Amino acid sequence: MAEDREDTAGLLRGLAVLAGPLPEFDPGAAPEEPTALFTAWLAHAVAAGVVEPHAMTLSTVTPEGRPEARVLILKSVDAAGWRFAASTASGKGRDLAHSPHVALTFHWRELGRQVRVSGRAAAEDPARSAADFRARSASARELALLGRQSQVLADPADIDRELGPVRERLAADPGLVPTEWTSYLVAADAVEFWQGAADRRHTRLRYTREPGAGTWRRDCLWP
Ligand SMILES: Cc1cc2nc3c(=O)[nH]c(=O)nc-3n(C[C@H](O)[C@H](O)[C@H](O)COP(=O)(O)O)c2cc1C
Repeated sequence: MAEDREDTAGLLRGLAVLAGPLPEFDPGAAPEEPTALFTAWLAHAVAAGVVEPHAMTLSTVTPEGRPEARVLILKSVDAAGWRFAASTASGKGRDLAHSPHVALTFHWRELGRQVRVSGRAAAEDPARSAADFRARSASARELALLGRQSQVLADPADIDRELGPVRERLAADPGLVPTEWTSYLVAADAVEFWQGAADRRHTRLRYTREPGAGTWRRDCLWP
């Protein structure tokens, strides 16, 4: 066992990180607000073939004050902020009902880039939540209608048993939307763009929302 752990340490030490080639990032040319830069970096990630560039880590705070993190899909981003969708009955939904404070972390490893968003998540109006739900694939809608996400599953066959009635409900009412399904908008207080470099002289730019002014302060950070 101890030998396995030593082997693992050696294996990890031998792995490359930020091997490149990595793109340049000039913070001096960055736009005044962060969603414009995020959109440009996202487009770059898509064009560069980054796998699942819209997968992000959503961190929340539990009612006990502990951090929880899980990977989720980004639905959209515009000047108002970043959007994702979830059930209010899920673990993340319960956390958000207790505390709106969230962090979103994107890692685009092929480009050596990370974006960290911190802010507050707010539920959007039911029409937007319904539109999000109806745009999901049939199987994603079925599973969401089943609910129970993150509850203990005693027997995998229970899923098939409960899917039957859910499919019948959806067939009878194709526009059906569970009341728990919610689109959340994250309005950021701070956003950090991190461009890794092979020599570890990473380039970091943090946007911080100026209270009341609706403008953003930009600071470069030590690597
Ligand atoms: C690549 C990837 C994408 C995922 N996308 C979603 C998603 O869009 N919605 C979702 O509820 N869970 C998604 N998950 C699963 C979540 O990480 C998590 O397990 C689930 O939402 C339950 O979390 P909760 O108990 O904290 O609510 C994804 C996981 C991965 C690895």
